[in-house]
Amino acid sequence: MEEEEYEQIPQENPPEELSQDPVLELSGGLREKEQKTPRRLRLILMGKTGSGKSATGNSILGRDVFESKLSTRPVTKTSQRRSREWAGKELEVIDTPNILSPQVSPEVADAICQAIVLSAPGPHAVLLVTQLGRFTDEDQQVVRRLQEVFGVGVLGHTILVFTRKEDLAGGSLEDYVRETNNQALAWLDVTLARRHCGFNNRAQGEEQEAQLRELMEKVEAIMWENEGDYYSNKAYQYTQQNFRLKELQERQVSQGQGSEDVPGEESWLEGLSQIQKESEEAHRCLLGKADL
Ligand SMILES: Nc1nc2c(ncn2[C@@H]2O[C@H](COP(=O)(O)OP(=O)(O)OP(=O)(O)O)[C@@H](O)[C@H]2O)c(=O)[nH]1
Repeated sequence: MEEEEYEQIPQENPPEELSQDPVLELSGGLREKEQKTPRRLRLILMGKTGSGKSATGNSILGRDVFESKLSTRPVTKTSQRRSREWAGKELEVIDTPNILSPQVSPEVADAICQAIVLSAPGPHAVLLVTQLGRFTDEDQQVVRRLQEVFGVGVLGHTILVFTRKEDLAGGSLEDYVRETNNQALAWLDVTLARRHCGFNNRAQGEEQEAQLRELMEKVEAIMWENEGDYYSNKAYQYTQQNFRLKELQERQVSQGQGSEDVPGEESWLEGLSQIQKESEEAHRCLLGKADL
């Protein structure tokens, strides 16, 4: 995996078990890594049309950048990425159209590729957006498709985000989720290790900030679980390889063929044809015809 910029997170209360675990004591590297979190965090929004993905993106960014409105038709047509500084971190937010619809078409496959390119080398967290009280069959299909397209492991980086939190009218989201009689929602919440949070996307000021803090606690929990690594799969790896090949190609053009710093033309072409072969496989993966 590509090297990322990390920062030390000061631990107010370092867990006792860590210092008493001889394996962790001996493997100082592991212990050090557990205390790190990337400075740049990529958060990708996914969910069915109209669930509130763009509105949630705007709440995270603290400004209205993604188009968000009530509509009978999909509002977001292409994925977009915007970022902000927050608590010493750079949050990169990627808004997507519903790339997880069950209708698989070349357009949807292209939209998936675009979302992958914008979130490459991989998202630290997937924000699965659903409207409070409306977890329907369509949401279940989105969850299934998320696993088919991105791989089952993506659930380890997923947070369930409920929009229209104000509909709780001051009630507890925890109680709502624990007491739901929607079996599919209950299953998903347990599968996601109860990583859920709520957004009232009409909120401003301190209420908006508090919602973001709560979300970022869940992101931190994912980083802790995954030792600071972002989620990756073959499609992301191919995308990275393609980026690198493009860089190499540009360097080759600027430095002239046969430069000592870059592989010769033969090995480059060999690499390119290999990636093209693999990309075809990745494309089949994206269309759900092969396993990632
Ligand atoms: N009251 C309230 N309305 C919300 C909330 N979140 C989203 N909405 C509204 O729900 C509608 C749809 O929100 P969008 O952000 O456009 O939804 P989306 O998932 O991005 O939709 P597509 O781009 O079409 O896929 C808009 O009218 C939003 O203002 C919320 O927390 N509270």
